[in-house]
Amino acid sequence: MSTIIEADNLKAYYITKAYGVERTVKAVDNISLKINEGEVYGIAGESGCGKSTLLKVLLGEFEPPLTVVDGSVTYHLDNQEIDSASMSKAQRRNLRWKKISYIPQGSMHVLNPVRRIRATFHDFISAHLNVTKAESLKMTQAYLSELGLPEKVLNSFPHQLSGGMRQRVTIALATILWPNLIFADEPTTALDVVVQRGVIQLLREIQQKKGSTLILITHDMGVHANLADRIAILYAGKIVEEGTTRTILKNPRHPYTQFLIRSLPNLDERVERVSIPGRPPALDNPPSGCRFHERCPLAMDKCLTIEPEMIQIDETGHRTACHVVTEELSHATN
Ligand SMILES: Nc1ncnc2c1ncn2[C@@H]1O[C@H](COP(=O)(O)OP(=O)(O)OP(=O)(O)O)[C@@H](O)[C@H]1O
Repeated sequence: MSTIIEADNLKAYYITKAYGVERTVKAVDNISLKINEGEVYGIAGESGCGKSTLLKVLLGEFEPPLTVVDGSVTYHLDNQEIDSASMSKAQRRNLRWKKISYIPQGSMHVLNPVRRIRATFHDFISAHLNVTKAESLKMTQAYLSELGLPEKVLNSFPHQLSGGMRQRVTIALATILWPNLIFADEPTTALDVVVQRGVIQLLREIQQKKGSTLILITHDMGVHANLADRIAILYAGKIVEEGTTRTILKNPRHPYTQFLIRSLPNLDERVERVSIPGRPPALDNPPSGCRFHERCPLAMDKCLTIEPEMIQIDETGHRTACHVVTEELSHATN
């Protein structure tokens, strides 16, 4: 398995100054991860945990007040190792959409409201490839048909399409150049359940056809369960647990992950749905020790003062940062 993107001790903070007072929001705070070529890697966690910030930094699309204060992001593309921080604007432009693509939260960000879909596709393709209008149209028609999307959408304006179709067209546009690495930020949020299923199916199809790597960001554990190969659970700017989707769903070890899983709707009605008590902390003054301790039913004294280290649980790569799990494991081996 080869790595396509990795983050090493990444810290990205929003640093603002108002009326002479500096405020630092530690939205990504010492995150290390490695994502394999061809996998669907899910990033989960409640609102405000830093998911979108992590995505921006991995994608290399951010501006002040967001600042990378430490650590690195490295891409492994075309047998080259590229340090994201040292890339020039031109280099980044060359990679964008052709190698690294992005499906934003709202489709209206990419679909021009006053142009027909066919014109948007032409503008997009011709910005990256040297093609005529007829060639780009042919390419678009072939791609839509490959994805099972109706050709007639090309004559529509974005507002004439349903929300679900608009999202599918956005996904088609973002992936028509067959990128190796695709970031998707809440791709199914705001869609109803039936439409969500279609969007998930489409993402899976695209990912499998080209063997692309998909980095999927959503708070919706149901979507992760359906799509992701591995999941990272983010809490208050840190990864608290990471593992294969099966492990995370069947054998979550961190109390926060256990809450997230138990808050999922379950077909088995005997299992009660539990919501997580309290809310995520403000990240300009995060709690000491384990950032989850204020909400954790298992918190011990040391959780209040000592930050837990990430430990590897098994050979499948399951890892978590929790004092309770560390103690349990050390008792088991003693
Ligand atoms: N421009 C900004 N300036 C200061 N703080 C910010 C800014 N943008 C986001 N934040 C803060 O950074 C933290 C992480 O936000 P982020 O949007 O990354 O979380 P998220 O998990 O993606 O949440 P959501 O699902 O609501 O988008 C939050 O505390 C948020 O208030």
